[in-house]
Amino acid sequence: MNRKVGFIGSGNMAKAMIGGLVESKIINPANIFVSNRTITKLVELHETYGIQIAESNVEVAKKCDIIILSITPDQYESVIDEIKEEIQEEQIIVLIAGGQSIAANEERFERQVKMAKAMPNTPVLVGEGLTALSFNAVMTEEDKQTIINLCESFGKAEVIDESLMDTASAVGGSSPAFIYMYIEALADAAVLYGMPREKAYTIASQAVLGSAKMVLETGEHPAKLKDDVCSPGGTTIQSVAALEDSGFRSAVHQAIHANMAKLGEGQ
Ligand SMILES: NC(=O)C1=CN([C@@H]2O[C@H](COP(=O)(O)OP(=O)(O)OC[C@H]3O[C@@H](n4cnc5c(N)ncnc54)[C@H](OP(=O)(O)O)[C@@H]3O)[C@@H](O)[C@H]2O)C=CC1
Ligand SMILES: O=C(O)[C@@H]1CCC=N1
Repeated sequence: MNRKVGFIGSGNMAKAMIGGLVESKIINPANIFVSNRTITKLVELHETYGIQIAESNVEVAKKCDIIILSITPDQYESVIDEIKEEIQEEQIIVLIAGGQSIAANEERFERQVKMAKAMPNTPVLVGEGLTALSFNAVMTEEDKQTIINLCESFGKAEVIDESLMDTASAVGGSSPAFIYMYIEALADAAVLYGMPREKAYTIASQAVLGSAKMVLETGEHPAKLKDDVCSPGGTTIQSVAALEDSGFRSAVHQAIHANMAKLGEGQ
């Protein structure tokens, strides 16, 4: 890709995206420009990935074809205020903040600019990310394909109706946190039964990875795949019954309800 890609804000999500992009080789790191409130953070990113340090948010806005707003939602208003005069017709703004809509941010620019809403997750760092995408009306088919290609370089990209973006944020953007909790809990239980911790993480993580792959690659219903593990009168069904008794499914639903409620507040 010959475009220049900029990140305003270099926190956890930006770092994962930068790592994924550089690793995929879709872009030369010399064409990635990054700004951050705390400049010292950028030195580490430059040393690790060879990206360009931008002295200011405005420098990113002036130099880049695609500008990813990877700041927290509360910073959107002031950062857009800072850069809006610099944005030209052909540049693309990418919103990644939970709860930030295209319409509300078009208003902040006070004119129509090319805009995509993207909801990535941190596994982009290892090329296994999921990025949900929506586009505004002035994005051309070529612009859309450019953003899709960028996101497919570090995982899967799913174009969805923007009305589903909050759901994608909860179930795709936030869920890695819940999955790490699950892996940690499985591993703690293994340690309780005497397994060395590193082995426990490997076994629990590979079980999660393999199960996800089974859902994606066999096309079978998750319930059928679960049933196939439960031998009649065996051990797994005992655990499944214990999980049902403990409200496992309901706990997951509660987690998504809490997430959606926070997104609904505009964060
Ligand atoms: N973490 C995740 O898994 C995901 C996050 N997102 C979205 O990504 C965005 C960033 O989240 P995350 O990376 O987790 O948060 P972080 O707090 O890790 O990163 C935010 C970064 O923005 C910088 N920053 C704050 N204000 C400014 C400013 N005015 N100008 C320039 N830089 C600024 C901060 O700098 P400083 O070093 O000074 O703190 C910090 O490095 C959020 O909008 C979030 O909703 C979306 C999907 C998944
Ligand atoms: O915690 C957050 O607000 C962001 C949005 C999705 C994942 N992390």
